[in-house]
Amino acid sequence: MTIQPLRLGIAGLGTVGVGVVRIVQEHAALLTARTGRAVSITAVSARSRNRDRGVDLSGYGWEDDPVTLARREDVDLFVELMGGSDGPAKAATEAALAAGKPVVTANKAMLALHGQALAELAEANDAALRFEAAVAGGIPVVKTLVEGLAGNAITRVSGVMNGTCNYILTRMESSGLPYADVFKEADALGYLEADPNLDVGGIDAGHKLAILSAIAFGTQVDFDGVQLQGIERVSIDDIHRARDMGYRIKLLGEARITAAGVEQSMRPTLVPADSPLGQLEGGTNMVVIEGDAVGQIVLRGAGAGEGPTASAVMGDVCDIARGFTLPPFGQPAATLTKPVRANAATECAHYLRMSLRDEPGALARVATVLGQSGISIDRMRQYDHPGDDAPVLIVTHPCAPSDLSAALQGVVATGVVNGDPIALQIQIP
Ligand SMILES: NC(=O)C1=CN([C@@H]2O[C@H](COP(=O)(O)OP(=O)(O)OC[C@H]3O[C@@H](n4cnc5c(N)ncnc54)[C@H](OP(=O)(O)O)[C@@H]3O)[C@@H](O)[C@H]2O)C=CC1
Ligand SMILES: N[C@@H](CCO)C(=O)O
Repeated sequence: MTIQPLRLGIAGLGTVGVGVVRIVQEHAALLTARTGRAVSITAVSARSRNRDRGVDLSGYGWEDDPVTLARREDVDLFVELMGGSDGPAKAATEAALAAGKPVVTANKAMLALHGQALAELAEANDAALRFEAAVAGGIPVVKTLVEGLAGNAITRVSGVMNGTCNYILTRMESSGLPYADVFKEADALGYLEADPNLDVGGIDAGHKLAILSAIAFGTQVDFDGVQLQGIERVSIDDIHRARDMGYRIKLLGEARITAAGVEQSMRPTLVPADSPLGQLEGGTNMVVIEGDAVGQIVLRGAGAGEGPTASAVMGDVCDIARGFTLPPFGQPAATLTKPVRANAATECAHYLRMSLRDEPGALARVATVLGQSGISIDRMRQYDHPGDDAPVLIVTHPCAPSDLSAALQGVVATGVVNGDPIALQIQIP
């Protein structure tokens, strides 16, 4: 019996789409050997038909409308690489799934906001929906959770999931340049998303964390439940002071399940400088998974870029070519529970930076308010200063983030603080 080729329709011919075309063209024999059937491209779609994309597209059909591409009879698998949580990406994905066709996508925004509905649609139509490339680029973290760790109760997933922010933070440290200068550098290098707030505001990484959290804990994707804080207010002084105490600052995602429910946060966090996360440089990603049977697993690799992201897309394509079928989030969508949000529940130490009016009793008033709020000070230091603003650094003993927020309101109300204090969590071991 002749095994039919798997015929792809690819919507989106940007960084990732071109990478996928390249792999299909360059590794045809390897893909056939590994999956037992040829993988071919029937037709493609993008906004601009005539743009030279550096790959030969002449043998493929063209569709202006990705929904039409998704519905073509001669497309067996729809590959969505346009991006955007709604609009054409969602419409075309829904069209393919409704027609019973498998979909592979790298679109974390779409999955973070519509993952549950899309998983239900996929399962109702007996169609696969795969998204390895949506989280941490080339790192096979979805596969690790769904397959390799299927026998574990996962207790915690953490990590650095936005390469741009890690580049900015490590570059600030190595160059001594302030945030604004390094942000401009990252922009010039083409690292930032079209809307840079998706990166530096922690939203892109929050999308990824919400997807992993759902798989890890068997819950419906809950992006709105992720506590988000971006890196915009991290100063070069914070980076230097953290380093002096043996820490580095990372945009760290943390998802954990406790008796109270699911905690999800994405925020700048101090991590020990000598830990694997502390040593992560540049645009690299790292995901740390903890399971009851396996213990801790650390995955590290390129979180973005043409080759790494296309590699993840092709892993999914190959699974579909092999006939593997798994529910999108590792268990049937109907069994995914609504997560109980338990944010700000787990106690941790905090780094506080504030600028005080340089007058008698100012520091004492801050210490008193913290003490009255039940926040215990571990370390405290006031730095040299030329003018009337006295920079003060405080490290607290572990306390609930919600208690600290309330205490900081009291600190501001004393009137001795200039501007808003900065509060960063120190990673829970
Ligand atoms: N770049 C990366 O490193 C990573 C990207 N991703 C995700 O992969 C997806 C693709 O990203 P990336 O390749 O960087 O994006 P690009 O912006 O480089 O490419 C987007 C592509 O989609 C096409 N497109 C946009 N709107 C439409 C439309 N309405 N109809 C048809 N085609 C359309 C564009 O067409 P045209 O070229 O004509 O403008 C372009 O070819 C996104 O979901 C992104 O979040 C995930 C991990 C890493
Ligand atoms: N903007 C993202 C791209 C990959 O998802 C990053 O910097 O990690």
